[in-house]
Amino acid sequence: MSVTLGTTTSAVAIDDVSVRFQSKRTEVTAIQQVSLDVAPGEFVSIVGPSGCGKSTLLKLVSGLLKPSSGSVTLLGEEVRGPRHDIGFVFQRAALLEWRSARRNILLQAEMRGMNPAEAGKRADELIEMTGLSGFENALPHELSGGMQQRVALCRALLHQPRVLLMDEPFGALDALTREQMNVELHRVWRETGTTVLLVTHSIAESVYLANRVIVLTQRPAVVKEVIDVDLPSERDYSETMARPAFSSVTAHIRDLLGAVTGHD
Ligand SMILES: Nc1ncnc2c1ncn2[C@@H]1O[C@H](COP(=O)(O)OP(=O)(O)OP(=O)(O)O)[C@@H](O)[C@H]1O
Repeated sequence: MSVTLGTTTSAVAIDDVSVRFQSKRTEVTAIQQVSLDVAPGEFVSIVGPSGCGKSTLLKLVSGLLKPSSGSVTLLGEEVRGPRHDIGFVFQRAALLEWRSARRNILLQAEMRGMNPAEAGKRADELIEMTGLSGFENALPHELSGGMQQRVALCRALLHQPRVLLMDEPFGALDALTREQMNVELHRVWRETGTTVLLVTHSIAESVYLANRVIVLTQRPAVVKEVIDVDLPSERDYSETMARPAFSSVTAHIRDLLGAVTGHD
C-alpha cells in the first residue's frame, strides 16, 4: 500500500487491521481485517450497527488504541501512539464551564503552546465561519447544544489539522439543529479542505456529508460495502434530500444495515 503524501496518496491508510480486547475471562474481537484508504481532503462517513467497532476505528487512527494486527498510517507515518496532529470531536462538547466560548476554543492553543496572536486570529476566523459571532464571550451554559458543538468544532480545527475525526458529533442534538450543523460542517469542510472521518448513526447525515460511506457489519466489524456518493460538492440541504441519487443511496444503506442486523 502506497502512503507517500504529496501526490495522490492516502491521508489515512488502515491496512488489514484487527482489534481484539482481552480481559481475564473473555476476548472480544471488535474489528476484523479492515482495510480502508482515505484520500487527502476526502469526507468519509462510517456507519454500522451499534457496538460494531466504529469508535474503535477512530481510536486506532488517533493512536489512542493499538491494533492487535495490521497497521494504521496517518499522513504518511505509521501510528504508534497518540497523535497530536489531528482534530477530534466527540458526541459531548466537553467545554470548560467557567471559560467563554472563545477561551474554550483557545484552550487548544494553550495546550499546544501556539503563538497567542496567531491562535486568536484563527479562533476569530473559525468563530465567523461557524456562525458563532456575537457569542464569543458567552459561557457554555448560555449556549444551545448546537452552539456548544460549534465551539467544540472550532476547538478541534484551531491548529489546522489535516485530519478531523468526528465520533457521532451531532447525536445529542434535536433533528432541526442537526440538519443545520450538517450544512455548516459541509461548508466548513469545503472551506478548510480538511480530511474528515465521521462516525454516525444517521444514514441521511452519512450521505449528505460524505464523498464515500463505509458500511460495517455487526461485530466483529468487517467492511460490508464502500459506497461512492455521487452528489454535487455544493449541497443545498432540501435540494439534496430531493435528489433521486440521495434517496437511492440512503435506501441501499438502509437495506445493507437491515441485512447485517436482521432488522428492516
Ligand atoms: N476498552 C475496551 N475493552 C473491552 N471491550 C471494548 C473496549 N472498547 C470497546 N470494546 C468493545 O468493542 C466493541 C466495539 O465498540 P465500539 O465502541 O467501537 O462500537 P461502536 O460501533 O462505536 O458502538 P456505538 O455505535 O454503540 O457507539 C463493543 O462490543 C465494545 O463493548
